[in-house]
Amino acid sequence: HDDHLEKRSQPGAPQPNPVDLSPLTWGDVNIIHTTDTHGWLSGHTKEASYSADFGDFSSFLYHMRQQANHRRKDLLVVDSGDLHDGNGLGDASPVNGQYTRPIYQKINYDALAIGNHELYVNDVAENTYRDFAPGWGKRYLTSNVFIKDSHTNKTVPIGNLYNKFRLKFGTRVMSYGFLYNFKGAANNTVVEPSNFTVTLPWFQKSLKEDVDMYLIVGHVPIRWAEATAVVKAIRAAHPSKPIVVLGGHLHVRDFTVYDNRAFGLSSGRFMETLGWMSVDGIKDRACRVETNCIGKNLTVTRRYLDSNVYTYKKHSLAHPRQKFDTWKGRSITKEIFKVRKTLNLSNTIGCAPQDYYLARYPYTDARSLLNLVANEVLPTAVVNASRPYPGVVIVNSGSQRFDLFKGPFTLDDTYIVSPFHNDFIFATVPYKVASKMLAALNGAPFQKRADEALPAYATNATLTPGYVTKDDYGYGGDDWKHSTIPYVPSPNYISSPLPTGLAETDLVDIVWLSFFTNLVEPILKKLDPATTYTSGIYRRDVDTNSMLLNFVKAKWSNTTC
Ligand SMILES: O=c1ccn([C@@H]2O[C@H](COP(=O)(O)O)[C@@H](O)[C@H]2O)c(=O)[nH]1
Ligand SMILES: [Zn+2]
Ligand SMILES: [Zn+2]
Repeated sequence: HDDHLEKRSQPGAPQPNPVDLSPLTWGDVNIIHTTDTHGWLSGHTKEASYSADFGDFSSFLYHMRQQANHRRKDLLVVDSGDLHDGNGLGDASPVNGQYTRPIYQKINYDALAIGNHELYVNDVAENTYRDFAPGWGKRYLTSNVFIKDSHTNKTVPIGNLYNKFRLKFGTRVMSYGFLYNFKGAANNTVVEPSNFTVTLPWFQKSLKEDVDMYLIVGHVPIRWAEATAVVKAIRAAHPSKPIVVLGGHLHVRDFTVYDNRAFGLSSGRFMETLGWMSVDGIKDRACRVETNCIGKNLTVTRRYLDSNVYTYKKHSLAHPRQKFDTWKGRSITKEIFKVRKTLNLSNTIGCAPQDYYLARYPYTDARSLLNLVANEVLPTAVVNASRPYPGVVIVNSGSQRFDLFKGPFTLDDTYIVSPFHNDFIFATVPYKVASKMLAALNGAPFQKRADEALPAYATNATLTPGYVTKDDYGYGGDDWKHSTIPYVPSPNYISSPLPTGLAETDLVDIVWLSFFTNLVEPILKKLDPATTYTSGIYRRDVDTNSMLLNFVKAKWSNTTC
């Protein structure tokens, strides 16, 4: 399944009736949006609906730009960040992102924002600053994200604070790039709250430029205060200027209407979705006097495209027999294929006996990935049987990122399911303390906020499962009509089973991930104020990513698929 040039003709590849996809609506300005791609440049090798790779995406953009020229309409291509952590292509290399960064660079994005996954690790932040941002010139936008330059010791924006530019058919755009109020950034970086940034002289000065629209590229959920703060600041100065927010981070399809001339779009995750937005009315000459257009509607459409070659061809080609692959697109596909080979990403380590889903079933269900992790992976691959005490291992459920499908389990899958290299930390505590830790953690503030609920879903049993999105325009934004996939929330932390038959004072190793040590330490103090526990690394040979690899080697390697 690794031959990307052939995969489009695979059995099971999407073959809808052509009338199923209605043509896109074009406006004065049109936007193609990606977000939270997390290195999935190969596309989904196990899911035909999302099987387009970045070479295909490049070819698609070529044809869309041709179409825009033909229609004499402006087209913007935008990315909202989170390029790292999530796929072997970016994460299995000696330096994280060393092969994916140059491939991203081949896509002619007009504007990009930085994501939190560019900022967890000092080296990734430094490489983003040195090796990635410069290649984009003013298009890499970090209005509120800074780095301490290791050569000069000065704290500087990682990219550009803002960028004013003119599109081919005349639209003048003022663009910014905002990150949500991320608290876990590496210590060589600084994230400024957006409601403070918008008060700064440079931002206020930028609002005095004469432009036709504002583009906020954000690694920010479009409904969060960090996004609305920027919309409000622009609106305070410009009562009717069109504002578009292109957000991300929550990995959802969503669209919101801030007012009748300000809109936000969020385009999913993992190269499953290309967001499309058309905005008509921007060129209205009467609106050059802003007070003329207060309350006047812009005509805006949104569409969430499933990222496969069928979709790409259907929307971008002038006629169905036109050649789709461009020379550049094919060469990107070949490069991806080559990197996958170099990194042995398709090497099969074992055979998964069934599908395990991240969020389709309750975590107590045998089809749940979190159930597999809690009851099989942690006891097998993390608990250290040579320790004098039994171990109880707790992980954050957010450390598990994607479904695990029945059949060949590859090296790539270890990164797809959990790309992180968080260490396991432990303290030896009485059973009565260990037994209360999971509940205490699940009562602690969530790492993401409560308002991140997925949009509501509709049901339809006759269609193939996929996205069914409800947003501020209602249903109808999904390009492909799907039946809903159930979504069941799970606890924020899950644990291997507690040992049985112990007295309250018997000692136990309580084990957790370095990612949330800051939460565990105060809980230990609260549960047992009299004792100060020392913590250390539980095992040096296993982390979040390698635990699944070790489990598969131990339990699934002798089975054939
Ligand atoms: O080292 C890490 C870093 C992150 N996580 C998990 O990822 C999410 C954030 O991912 P987004 O793609 O930005 O939504 C974070 O909340 C953690 O759940 C991790 O487990 N370990
Ligand atoms: Zn993300
Ligand atoms: Zn994110």
